[in-house]
Amino acid sequence: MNLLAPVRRDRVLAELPQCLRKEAALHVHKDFHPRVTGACQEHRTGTVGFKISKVIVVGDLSVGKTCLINRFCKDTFDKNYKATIGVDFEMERFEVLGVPFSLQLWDTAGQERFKCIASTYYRGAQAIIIVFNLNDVASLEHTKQWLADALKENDPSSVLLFLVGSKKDLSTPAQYVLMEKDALRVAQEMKAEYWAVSSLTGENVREFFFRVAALTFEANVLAELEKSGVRRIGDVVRINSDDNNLYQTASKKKSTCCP
Ligand SMILES: Nc1nc2c(ncn2[C@@H]2O[C@H](COP(=O)(O)OP(=O)(O)OP(=O)(O)O)[C@@H](O)[C@H]2O)c(=O)[nH]1
Ligand SMILES: [Mg+2]
Repeated sequence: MNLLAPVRRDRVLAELPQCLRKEAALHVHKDFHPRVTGACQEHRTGTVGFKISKVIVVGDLSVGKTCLINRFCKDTFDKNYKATIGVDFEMERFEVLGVPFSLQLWDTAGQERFKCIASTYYRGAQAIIIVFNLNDVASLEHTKQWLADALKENDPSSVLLFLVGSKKDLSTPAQYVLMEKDALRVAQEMKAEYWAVSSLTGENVREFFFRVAALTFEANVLAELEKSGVRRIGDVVRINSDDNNLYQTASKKKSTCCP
């Protein structure tokens, strides 16, 4: 029995949302992992439908973390800066391949004086979203430190990483191209999936969070199948040397079959 509110119609995912840039994607498969699709069709997703996955959002002060979450969860945008004090969180309910799936989005403070409080909430994240301002190269440089701090509290081998450039509306196309080059390099180094968004216009915001939900869901179902040791006759096991998984998380590495 699920005691939470019903899933909104615009939070239903029937297909795998695609990455923004193939050069820096967690994987570039067109569809969900076949084992995940199969498990969903046959209602073999175990406890995934009842779980709440924790996602933390970190990055320098004023890069737009709160605005990003508010654009997605409330479809609002506030042009006035109000620093987050400590942490805040929003719940988002999805339905992925017919299975209910919840994300708890933790919005943390970027200001140094609140960092200590915020970091106590890092533990147990399944995905880490590191935000930088596309118009401020220093905020991109600082993402590595934000990631290092967040990883101290989490299992680096299983957590999914996203590097998100914010305030895209403020860049000219030429400025954006330059910044994107650096951002793609950083994303590749940290094995994160790269996104560029604008919370003011809403560009890519929904696409981004749908991708986070889908990949987190996929990882959860694969982990669940792994845990329950479900091996079924007819499951396709294929080791493909051309597999274009750019970044394999350990949960995927542990898996005995790759799409
Ligand atoms: N033009 C533009 N401004 C933005 C965008 N996103 C955020 N801002 C502005 O940037 C400022 C900071 O945004 P916040 O979302 O509060 O930043 P934050 O990262 O949560 O900051 P802390 O809570 O201090 O860590 C605000 O004045 C926002 O209006 C965007 O996509 N475009
Ligand atoms: Mg904030």
